[in-house]
Amino acid sequence: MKLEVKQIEKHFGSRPILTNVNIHLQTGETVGIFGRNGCGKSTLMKVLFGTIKATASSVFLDNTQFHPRANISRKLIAYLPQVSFLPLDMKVRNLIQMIFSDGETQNHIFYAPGVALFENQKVGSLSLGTLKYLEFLLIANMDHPFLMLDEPFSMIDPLFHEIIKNIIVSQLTTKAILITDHYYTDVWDVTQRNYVLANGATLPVRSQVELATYGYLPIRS
Ligand SMILES: Nc1ncnc2c1ncn2[C@@H]1O[C@H](COP(=O)(O)OP(=O)(O)OP(=O)(O)O)[C@@H](O)[C@H]1O
Repeated sequence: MKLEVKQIEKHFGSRPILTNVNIHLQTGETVGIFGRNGCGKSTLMKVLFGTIKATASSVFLDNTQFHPRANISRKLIAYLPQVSFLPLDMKVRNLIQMIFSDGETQNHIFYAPGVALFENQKVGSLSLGTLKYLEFLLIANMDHPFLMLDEPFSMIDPLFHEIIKNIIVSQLTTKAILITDHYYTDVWDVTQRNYVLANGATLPVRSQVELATYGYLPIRS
């Protein structure tokens, strides 16, 4: 499957955030988006997920125009947002069983590294990093064909970055993944193509040197 954004514009009031966003991704690839704080990466994901209405948008799914407001009901894009979204007073074990009815997917999560250590805790008692890891596992195991990951590495210890990267790579036979995180080397490790978002527009980036050229990384002499 192929998702193409030919144009997204988003203004908050009179303030333009996204003005010329053009990206595409298809099953089997992970695409990275880099950009400085406040440049609009999360806004772009929320527009594609359908929870923020774009000022103007032109999105295509397999060459047919697609309205992001239909995304949630069509279960096309699963989205890991920056902010936590889980009910705090449920036990992790019960939550996993509630979200996933089939035993195979439940087992993918129960047997993922580290989960046995916290499956009997309540969600609200998890550390921030553990909570983020749990949220990543839940979203990554959904059977939606597209995944959007907004900062999946943030707050998570380095050993688990490797686990997350392995899970991302293992999903690629069936999914297309859009990912952003300021742990840019981890993102770079799992992506096949990348964009930088700057001044409201996306530009393809082919090397980490270009990330500096476009003002995301410091220029090293
Ligand atoms: N609901 C809103 N109303 C008004 N302005 C908003 C709203 N949501 C986001 N913004 C503004 O839009 C800009 C882009 O925010 P966004 O969260 O998309 O940035 P980001 O690239 O994801 O940043 P970061 O790397 O810090 O997560 C910011 O200046 C933010 O303050």
